[in-house]
Amino acid sequence: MHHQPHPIAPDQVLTAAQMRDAEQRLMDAGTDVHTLMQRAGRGAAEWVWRIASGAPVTVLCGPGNNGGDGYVIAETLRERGFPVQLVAALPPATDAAKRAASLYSGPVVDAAEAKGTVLVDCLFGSGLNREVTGVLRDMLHELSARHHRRIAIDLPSGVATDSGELLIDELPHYDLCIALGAWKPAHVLMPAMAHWRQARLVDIGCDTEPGGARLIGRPSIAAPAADAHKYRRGLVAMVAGPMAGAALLASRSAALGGSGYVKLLAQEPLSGAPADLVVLRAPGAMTLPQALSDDRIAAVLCGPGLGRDHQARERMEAALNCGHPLVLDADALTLLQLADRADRTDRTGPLVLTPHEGEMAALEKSFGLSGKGTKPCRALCLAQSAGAVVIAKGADTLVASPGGALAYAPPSPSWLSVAGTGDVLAGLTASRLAVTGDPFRAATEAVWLHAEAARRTGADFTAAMLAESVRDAMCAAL
Ligand SMILES: NC(=O)C1=CN([C@@H]2O[C@H](COP(=O)(O)OP(=O)(O)OC[C@H]3O[C@@H](n4cnc5c(N)ncnc54)[C@H](OP(=O)(O)O)[C@@H]3O)[C@@H](O)[C@H]2O)[C@H](O)CC1
Ligand SMILES: [K+]
Repeated sequence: MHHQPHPIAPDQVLTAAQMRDAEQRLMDAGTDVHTLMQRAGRGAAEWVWRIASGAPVTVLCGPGNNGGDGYVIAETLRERGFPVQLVAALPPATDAAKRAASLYSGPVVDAAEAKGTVLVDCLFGSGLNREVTGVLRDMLHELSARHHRRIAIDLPSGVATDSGELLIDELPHYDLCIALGAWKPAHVLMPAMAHWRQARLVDIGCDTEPGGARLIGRPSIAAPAADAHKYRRGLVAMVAGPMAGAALLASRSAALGGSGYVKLLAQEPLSGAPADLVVLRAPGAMTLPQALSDDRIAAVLCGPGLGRDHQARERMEAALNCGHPLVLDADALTLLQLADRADRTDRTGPLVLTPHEGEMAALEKSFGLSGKGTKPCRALCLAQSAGAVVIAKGADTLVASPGGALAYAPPSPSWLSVAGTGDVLAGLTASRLAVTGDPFRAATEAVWLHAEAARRTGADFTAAMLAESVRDAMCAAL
């Protein structure tokens, strides 16, 4: 199907190749690289101007178009009367960079002499294709150390655009990273994204195809319909194992995440369940498969507190075979690797998997995948093989669908790195799945609500406190 190109949206994430395509489109339509470089450089200079507020600026330029942007930034600041000097690590090598260099009329100094308050790093951008070593690496380190503040243009020089991997020893830390034209995967992937405090996007007027990878934004959650009742709002069945705490946490966030009814299917007698949670022993009066055959169930969650013994495996298989939309988390992901291939692939209903890095690697192995490539590519691959939406968790959580949709979580509070927060995310995912019936939408909504709940809980917290904040996060999305 042929799509009309459209302007790159502020929540789109483009790979280096997609960005080159976008530039090429503009050039085919008659805009030259010089014009694009002027837009990029002048846009970035606005931010540098604000940060430096009159203090001396050093611009470090490499040989490519990232360096070219640097000449434009330096000239823009010079025209405004800013004290600026430029270090040419290598001479400009592209036509656009040569032209930008010829238009710069300020001082060019040796790296050894350069000192100032703000360093603007234009050594390499999306064209970095190997490790930064030797003189260039030393130059970046020394100049970084000699300036109080550092600004990276497009990306810090030493970051691989599509993977977020570091291609330099000891990449400096930056105050600001200014993305040009579009966000790239490295802007939302670790370890790169731990290397700046803030990131900003400068539009340079490129078009791209609609669709493609996105940042996860605030969802728009509708209030229940006027004629809603508890079943119509979504019944979540939580298949619990011997560790009740995790199941209770997940149930609590499922209850606060918009579903109308959460039923905890307990394996063992449960003490300390809150009064507003329905607990059913299964097996008890009913076996677990019988309890799961209730066709009012809108989503099943299995994994938090499940354990990994033979009973856990039977419970996971009951969940896998019940046919309802399903979220598998934690221990259930480990058990999924052992499940019969037929059990795993016979499912037709929506399935969401929530692996962290270790679980992801193990799942890849059991699905016969290489585990090589960038995190987004690996998640897409696993999603396709498993026929599941994958929430690839971490400090750089992303969501991939079997059909190729990809959504990145914007940076979330590092306070989330505490035990039990995964159970809260799993509960939220099941809740949104019960309400929406759409696994990709449910996963992205849950990821956003989870991070928002963390922001609203403030600094150091426990998972139980996070679960309570799901209520505030829901209010923020109504
Ligand atoms: N996004 C846009 O639409 C625009 C972006 N612009 C800016 O352009 C850069 C990308 O520019 P590009 O010229 O493709 O690449 P770089 O400037 O990042 O660097 C390429 C040159 O660097 C050499 N290289 C690469 N890695 C190393 C290394 N580790 N050590 C030494 N040299 C390296 C490479 O040389 P080769 O030997 O591989 O040929 C290139 O010479 C983008 O990031 C934006 O900042 C434009 O302003 C236009 C609009
Ligand atoms: K750079």
